[in-house]
Amino acid sequence: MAQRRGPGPRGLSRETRGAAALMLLLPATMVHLLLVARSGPARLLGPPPYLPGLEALWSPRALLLWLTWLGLQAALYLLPARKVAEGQELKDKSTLRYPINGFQALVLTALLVTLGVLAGLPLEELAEMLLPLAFVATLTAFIFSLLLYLKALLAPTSALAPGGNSGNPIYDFILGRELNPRIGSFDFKYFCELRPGLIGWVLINLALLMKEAELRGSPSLAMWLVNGFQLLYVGDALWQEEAILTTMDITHDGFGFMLAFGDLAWVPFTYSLQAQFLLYHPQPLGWPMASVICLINAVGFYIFRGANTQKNTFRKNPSDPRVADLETIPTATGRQLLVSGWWGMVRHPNYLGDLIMALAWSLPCGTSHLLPYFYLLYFTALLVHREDRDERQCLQKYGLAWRDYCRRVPYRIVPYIY
Ligand SMILES: NC(=O)C1=CN([C@@H]2O[C@H](COP(=O)(O)OP(=O)(O)OC[C@H]3O[C@@H](n4cnc5c(N)ncnc54)[C@H](OP(=O)(O)O)[C@@H]3O)[C@@H](O)[C@H]2O)C=CC1
Ligand SMILES: CC(C)CCC[C@@H](C)[C@H]1CC=C2C3=C(CC[C@@]21C)[C@@]1(C)CC[C@H](O)C[C@@H]1CC3
Repeated sequence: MAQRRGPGPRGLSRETRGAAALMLLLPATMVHLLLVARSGPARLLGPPPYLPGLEALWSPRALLLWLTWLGLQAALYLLPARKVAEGQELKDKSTLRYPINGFQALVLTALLVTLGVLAGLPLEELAEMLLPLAFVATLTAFIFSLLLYLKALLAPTSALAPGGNSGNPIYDFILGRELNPRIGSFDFKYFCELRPGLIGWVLINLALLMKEAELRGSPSLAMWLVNGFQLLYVGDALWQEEAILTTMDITHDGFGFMLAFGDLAWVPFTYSLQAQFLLYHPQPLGWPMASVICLINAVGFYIFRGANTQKNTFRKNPSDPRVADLETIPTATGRQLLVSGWWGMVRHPNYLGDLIMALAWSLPCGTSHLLPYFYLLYFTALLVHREDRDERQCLQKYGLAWRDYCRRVPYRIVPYIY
């Protein structure tokens, strides 16, 4: 996500123009991907097969379905939680409380969907409704961010995010002004980051798998792999829900159009691209190759989970026996930096694991098309940018200790390469 650098009016207008262009470019890219995935040539870089008119984008049924989905996820969010976690300390020294019931929401959604399908709910029809659904999700994200922008006008200064308060309305609308917009205990950013989009992504995958079974008698091995890998990723994110409370998105970024669109539209409709591609372009995949791909995903997941768990355990309790033996660097803030274990290999081992998994999600789609590799390309760019942003924040936070860490662990994401 873009971040304002330098206060000069010329710089601001250039960045504002860039941010505004992104606001148009991202939804256009999403629509392009949805159209291309179902077209014969499936060319990522070519023109879209046709330009959809309003009749292809707008559907009251899709709107109703989408609002029902948001309502269901909001209701599940409000159910009693197994735990209530405290977030990081805020500027005014207070902390917010968050329900830890995301995994419960996933299980209950799965139960409801299973009951619905057994009762005759045609889930596979979702496969034909992706375009209008993506359109209403984008519209919702737009209206929602507008309301959030207006709500932030009434918020106290201590509730504002560091990034989205330049005074330029377009820029602030996109980055988001308020850090943790809430009504009562309902936290909009936390809700959107993990629930409707992430659970919606695996539901769309499932609908595409069922559609494939309807068209071809049974789902292909490639479709099973993509569904299985991505379900593991989403299930893991929800199981480890508390870990999200220390991410930049929650602790640093405002909740504006970029994140609302990312959470509600971009994740479910572009992260399901491999399954969309496979529905219209079946790929032969034998067990030997499938086993290699499973191994790649397992390696990626092992690194991703190992690194994230190591850091989270260490941040919660540095004397925990699982991390107590790791080498650390003290910092002036009183916090320490891990310099052995996963975090001694590269400075972002969790990104490395995530990227290896992204590769494993594309490989079942074969190598005849670039389109299913879009996620890997986009994700590499996102993580390189995110890593750069995190490094700048860590340098500011930890100063010399961070420089020492960079000297001792010179590679950022990929050992000996980057
Ligand atoms: N699928 C997707 O679209 C996306 C997935 N992700 C994934 O989400 C997860 C969270 O990512 P993200 O929030 O970006 O970043 P990280 O979980 O990597 O968190 C970065 C923070 O970790 C702490 N840290 C850094 N180095 C060390 C160290 N050596 N020892 C101890 N603490 C350290 C610092 O915070 P502090 O010191 O304050 O604790 C730093 O700001 C990742 O696994 C990522 O792959 C992220 C973005 C998008
Ligand atoms: C629309 C833009 C180009 C980019 C939007 C970015 C968002 C889609 C991502 C920003 C950080 C994210 C995280 C996750 C999903 C994607 C977004 C919302 C996870 C929830 C994915 C699962 C991981 O286990 C945790 C991630 C945290 C960050």
